[in-house]
Amino acid sequence: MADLNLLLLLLLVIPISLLALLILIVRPRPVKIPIKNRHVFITGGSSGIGLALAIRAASEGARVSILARSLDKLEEAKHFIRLSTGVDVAIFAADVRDFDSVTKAVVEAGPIDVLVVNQGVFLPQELEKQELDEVRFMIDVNLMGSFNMIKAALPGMKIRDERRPASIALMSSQAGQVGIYGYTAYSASKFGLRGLAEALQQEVIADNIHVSLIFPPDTDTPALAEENKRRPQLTSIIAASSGAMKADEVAKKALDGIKSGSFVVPCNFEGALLSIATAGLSPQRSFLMAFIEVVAASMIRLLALCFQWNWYGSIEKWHAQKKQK
Ligand SMILES: NC(=O)C1=CN([C@@H]2O[C@H](COP(=O)(O)OP(=O)(O)OC[C@H]3O[C@@H](n4cnc5c(N)ncnc54)[C@H](OP(=O)(O)O)[C@@H]3O)[C@@H](O)[C@H]2O)C=CC1
Ligand SMILES: CCCCCCCCCCCCCCCC(=O)[C@@H](N)CO
Repeated sequence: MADLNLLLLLLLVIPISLLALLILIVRPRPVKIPIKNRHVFITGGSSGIGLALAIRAASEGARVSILARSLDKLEEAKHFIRLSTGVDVAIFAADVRDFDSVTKAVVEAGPIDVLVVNQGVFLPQELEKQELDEVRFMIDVNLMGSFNMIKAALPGMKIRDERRPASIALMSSQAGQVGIYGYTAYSASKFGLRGLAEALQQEVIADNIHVSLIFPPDTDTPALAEENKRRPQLTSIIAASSGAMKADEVAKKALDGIKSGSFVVPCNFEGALLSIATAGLSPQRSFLMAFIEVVAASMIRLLALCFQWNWYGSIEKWHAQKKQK
């Protein structure tokens, strides 16, 4: 009986002491990043997730700027946002691949409090068949374009008059947490954002600037509709593991994560599991999440191996069926 009591005591003491230790290590410093009456600058804000983000931010009283290449699409988005929220957003036509045009837009827009680097393109195809100019295009827009945007915005963010917390949010993807069939270049471009974000957070924390990485699953946008016309079947089979979301649902999750200064922002339940499985050495502000990451690590790894096992089974089955045709 005594052994049982001892065991029960141990089972209780270990997690509690772990939680105490984590509170010490993680030192929960919850951050609140207000957006009301602050300047929220969203790239790729004329369509899809970016447009949904612009509508939400405008509805919450932010001063919103949206940047994209097509002036017509920007004008349409501006009109749509005014109809939806009564708010007039500022629009800037520029290609994120062109540092000078992005810098000009940022200077014109004025100092930024919350930068959402959301633009992105995705052309899924097996690498063997994919043209290298498509690979370069995705890397240039999704990764290099993000560097250009941050480089252009950072000087103004660092000298902002009041020192309230600011944010740089990068729109990644769950394909930026796990490599997916057909997404060699796309996953590489989104994995690159992780290294950028982790390093940048260390460089800007002293300026009270908080970096967030947002990881949506498939999201119902014009780009996804286009993508589905060419996406390999295996890409769709694997991506279906995480289901799909509406752009406005992703925008809500993203904005909530940005406002709470979260470094990793999952958008659905599968994404939360994926974020624990890929926590690595990313910052974790919530000691509760840190506790879950530590305690659940081994089980989540087992679950991740089950997903991988299932995906490679699907790949094998697909090739076997193809051979029979
Ligand atoms: N839809 C999905 O399934 C998912 C999307 N994501 C990510 O979300 C982000 C937005 O995707 P989504 O809303 O679907 O895409 P959309 O195509 O609907 O919107 C993309 C936006 O980015 C702009 N854009 C594209 N290229 C450039 C460029 N070179 N310079 C400036 N702006 C540019 C587009 O405007 P214009 O063409 O006029 O420049 C448009 O405003 C991307 O980073 C994507 O990787 C992540 C996970 C899932
Ligand atoms: C540990 C347990 C793991 C939990 C499940 C993991 C499921 C991962 C599925 C990956 C989905 C990738 C969607 C990419 C969406 C996207 O970015 C494209 N539409 C292009 O924009």
